Amino acid sequence: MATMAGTVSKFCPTTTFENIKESRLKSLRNPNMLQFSGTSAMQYRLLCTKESSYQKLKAGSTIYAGSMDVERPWKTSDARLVLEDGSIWRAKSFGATGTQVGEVVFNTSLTGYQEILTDPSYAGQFVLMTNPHIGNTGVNPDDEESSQCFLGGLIIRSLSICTSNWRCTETLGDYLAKRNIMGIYDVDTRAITRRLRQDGSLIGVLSTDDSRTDEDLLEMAKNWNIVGVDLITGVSCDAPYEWSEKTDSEWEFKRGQHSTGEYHVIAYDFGIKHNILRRLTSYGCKITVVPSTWPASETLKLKPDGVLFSNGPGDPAAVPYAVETVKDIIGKVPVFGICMGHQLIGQALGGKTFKMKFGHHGGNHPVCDLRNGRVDISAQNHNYAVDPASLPEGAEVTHINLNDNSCAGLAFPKLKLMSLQYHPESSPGPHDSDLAFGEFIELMKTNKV
Ligand SMILES: NC(=O)CC[C@H](N)C(=O)O
Repeated sequence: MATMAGTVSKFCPTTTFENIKESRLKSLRNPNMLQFSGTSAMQYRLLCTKESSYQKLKAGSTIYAGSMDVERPWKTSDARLVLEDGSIWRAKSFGATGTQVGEVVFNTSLTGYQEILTDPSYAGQFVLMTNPHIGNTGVNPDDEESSQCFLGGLIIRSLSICTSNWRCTETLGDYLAKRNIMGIYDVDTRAITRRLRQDGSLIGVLSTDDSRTDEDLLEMAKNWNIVGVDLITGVSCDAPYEWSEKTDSEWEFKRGQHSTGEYHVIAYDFGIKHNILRRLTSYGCKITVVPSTWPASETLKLKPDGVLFSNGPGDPAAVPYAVETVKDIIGKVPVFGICMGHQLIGQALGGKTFKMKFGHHGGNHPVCDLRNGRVDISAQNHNYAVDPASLPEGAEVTHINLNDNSCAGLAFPKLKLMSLQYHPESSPGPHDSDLAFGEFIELMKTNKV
């Protein structure tokens, strides 16, 4: 057996129901060979067990069919990850092919790989998922955190050979291939993670190109650097735009609490995640998103109620122009910084940022609010941190990461400023810290009266 309608050369070809000939369908009635996306499990069972019941499938449903010569999971290694420490990891490729360099970081989230893939803060990095089984829910159009995948590549232990989720519209492999993002699987992610924890983040090269020697790839890894590079310009928007989408009512967990358009917030896009915008809108903000290079004077001219400095990729010390913008705005209007925004605020106050050993990436980081002792489990994604000892008088460390006591939040009440090193918008991750958006609203409210 090789195909259902059309020419199919690889595992998981897609076709649509209308294209499938009845005779073909009967001959393919084998649960191991068929899998449906956009249809329910019940429909799947009906199709597999009852004559003609495939007619109950909605026209246009996508059907994936496997050929007998499936590539996975018996495919042999066709990719290498070469780390700058000289170690070589053989793996199987999925998604795009080619050669790509980046910094390897590990993420401990159990769910939410699509949100992670579309978080622009991962530009220049390979994300290694410590959760071993990835791809089982496929991807869908609603879980995108930005318009693109900016990360360098994805490293996983086991790639699910099927998808099972009512929202799934595409397999992870097809999605990554379309976006030209490389992925590897069947690699010892535990061993790589332990190495990163021991030795710190490492630069690596992913390659499916047999013509390149291990030495070539090692040289490439050694000659590449992510420190001191401005990665924000590559991910920020080109021109200002308005944002008005709230958290979808199906997913809203704080129903009926918020009003609309009460506060005008200018959000600096250093690589902003959509859920920051959705949460602020749900909390009653009208948002204008502006590019990273948008002048502070233009922002102040608009007389916003508050300014948000977003998350973003790379080294905060490599973007002095953004620090200057933050400097020109703080003290004049209430501000909220998230992740990169927090680090830029730290620098704008005269403090220093430093690169951590392997950073924090995942949805299970405990942070303590030192003002009241409350502990949140938070979503995090950063490699740099603010050195609290370098901050001027008046700046308070409001939150610490309980894993290593690093600075996780700042406030400067006189300047109406608050910032968090982690992600109160989560997506993916727990919602504990959503309260921070409410705090920002309070900051704007007290400034208004
Ligand atoms: N999520 C972010 O904003 C990341 C911040 C910064 N680029 C870091 O890696 O520390």
